[in-house]
Amino acid sequence: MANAVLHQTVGTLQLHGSSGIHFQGGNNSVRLVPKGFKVEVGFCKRGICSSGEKKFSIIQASASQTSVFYPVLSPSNNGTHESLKKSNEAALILIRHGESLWNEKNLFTGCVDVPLTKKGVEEAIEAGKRISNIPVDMIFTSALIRAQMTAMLAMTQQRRKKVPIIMHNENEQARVWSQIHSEDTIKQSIPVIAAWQLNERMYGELQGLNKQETADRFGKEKVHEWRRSYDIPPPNGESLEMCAERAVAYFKDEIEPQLLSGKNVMIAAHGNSLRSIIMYLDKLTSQEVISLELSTGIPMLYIFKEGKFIRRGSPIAPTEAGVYAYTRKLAQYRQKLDEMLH
Ligand SMILES: O=C(O)[C@@H](CO)OP(=O)(O)O
Repeated sequence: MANAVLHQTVGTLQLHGSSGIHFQGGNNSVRLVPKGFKVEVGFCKRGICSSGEKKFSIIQASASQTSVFYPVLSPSNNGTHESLKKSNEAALILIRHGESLWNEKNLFTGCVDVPLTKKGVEEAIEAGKRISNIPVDMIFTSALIRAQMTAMLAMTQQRRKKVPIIMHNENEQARVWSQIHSEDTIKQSIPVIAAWQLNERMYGELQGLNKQETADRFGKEKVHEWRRSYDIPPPNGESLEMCAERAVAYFKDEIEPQLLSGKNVMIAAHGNSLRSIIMYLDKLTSQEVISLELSTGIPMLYIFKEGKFIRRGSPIAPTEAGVYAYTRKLAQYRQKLDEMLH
């Protein structure tokens, strides 16, 4: 039986034994941690840790030991990449999915799970080309296929030929059945986490309705209010504020810790879930966010450095020269990659 030891109420948890442990964080996510890894229990305000029959309460944690949240996240041994990590900065790429079949038909989509059009597929591949030199370590997508297709298609263009792999942590069987049994293969993988919290804002009774016909019926102003106001929800749907509550909480709990540990992260999500995350990153007011519009399939780059997000690409218009505005470290990485490949 596994034997987990919690050092005081704040600290690291180290596993000795033959099986993994489960760590349950403040947002109820459960992760399997393999034997032999120390677990940093930072970023969890409150949680339960269990190993066999033992259970531990974690009150507050911010230990500084080796952090291995997911085994497949181990950084590559590529020296260039390592130096990027040591610089204590990380890249964050946000991509709104490419055009979907309902974007094309001008229908309110929300949480309806609609795939990309051919144009959307092309947009995703184009987006992938623009970020092909940024070594993505980890991908978060919504639970919806249009975001997942976008992420996967974009990754076909990465110069570093790692394979994006969707993590299946929904239950123990899914976890065990999708396990990878080669350390080398794990190193050549990019974990992809699909989270409903990043889904598009739930559009309630507007889902499936034509946007133009709805404006004709209820008036342009009313429909604009439903679509772009901060705190007025569409009938039985989510306001941007409600969408932000879950999307930003997920970003803070699950994504920021990965950036803090130096991982380059890509998020493929939706117009409104990304608007709410950008509102948080850029400290926009509820008035400012009203005029924030995101194009489909345009990657936006942020650099996370010393706890701050520095925007490098424009979220407003498709003039994102900024996506190529590498920091010095990213530029060095790109140069070394060029030297290695030519
Ligand atoms: O229909 C939707 O789900 C969204 C995004 O396409 O529309 P809107 O532009 O109104 O936020």
